[in-house]
Amino acid sequence: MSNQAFIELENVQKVYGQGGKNPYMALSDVTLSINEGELVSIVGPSGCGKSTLLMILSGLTSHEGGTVRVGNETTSFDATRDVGMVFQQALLLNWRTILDNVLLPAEILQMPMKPARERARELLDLVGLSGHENKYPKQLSGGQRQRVAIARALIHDPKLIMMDEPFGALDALTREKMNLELLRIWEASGKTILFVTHGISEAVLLGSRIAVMTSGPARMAAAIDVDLPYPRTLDMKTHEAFGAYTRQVYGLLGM
Ligand SMILES: Nc1ncnc2c1ncn2[C@@H]1O[C@H](COP(=O)(O)OP(=O)(O)OP(=O)(O)O)[C@@H](O)[C@H]1O
Repeated sequence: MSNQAFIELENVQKVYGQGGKNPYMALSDVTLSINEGELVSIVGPSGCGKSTLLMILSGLTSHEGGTVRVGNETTSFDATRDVGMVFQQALLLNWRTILDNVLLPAEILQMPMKPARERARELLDLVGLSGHENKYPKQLSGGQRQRVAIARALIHDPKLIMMDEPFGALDALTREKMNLELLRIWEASGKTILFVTHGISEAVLLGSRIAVMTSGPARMAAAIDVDLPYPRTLDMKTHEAFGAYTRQVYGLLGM
């Protein structure tokens, strides 16, 4: 593995509608570096540019100022193949089975289907859904559908997984269970994960680091190292150190 960070953002700026009547500065100054295999939580108020940042990294939108580098001297990065995304809604195709939903990116990227099918079964096992391969999305709970979305994000073995409020639509208990599942999947897969959330305790529970963004104008306020041991457990939320991290984040957000 390279000593060079996997993602390097320096003074990144994003202006929507540049050159038009109403340009809007969605990001004014974002500087952050992320190593391979890190799970970084990104927290910040609504509208502070979290999704914009993910879109820049996935090559879906441009940036106007600063520099963005993804990949390093030992690990190349091609945004069209090396990104897996998970959104707040699972966005499954109702007419396709669970297995065929997981296979969708493999089809789009024209991967050889026989090994992809095998890999899809392994991933469904990894996310705790073996035995559900031939069901349809409507037969699954919200939490199960998000597990399918995670398996789908992993099928093409991307180097970077970006998750945008993936558990925001789940009830509190399912969300906590999914947090633990995600930690297990992260440790098993070794992937670099960026995890956007509004939940401060979720950010602390998951992240090896927390990038705190503030708005007006949107910028990166701080990146906090979270020195809590892995595997993380829910009872850590009652520990003094956990409380200290959440207080620090609330403080940075001015709350
Ligand atoms: N295509 C666009 N054109 C103009 N403005 C946009 C566009 N997309 C986003 N914005 C604006 O940029 C700002 C940042 O949006 P973004 O979706 O990145 O924020 P966010 O932090 O992800 O918000 P939330 O937490 O509510 O999802 C918002 O004020 C939004 O209105």
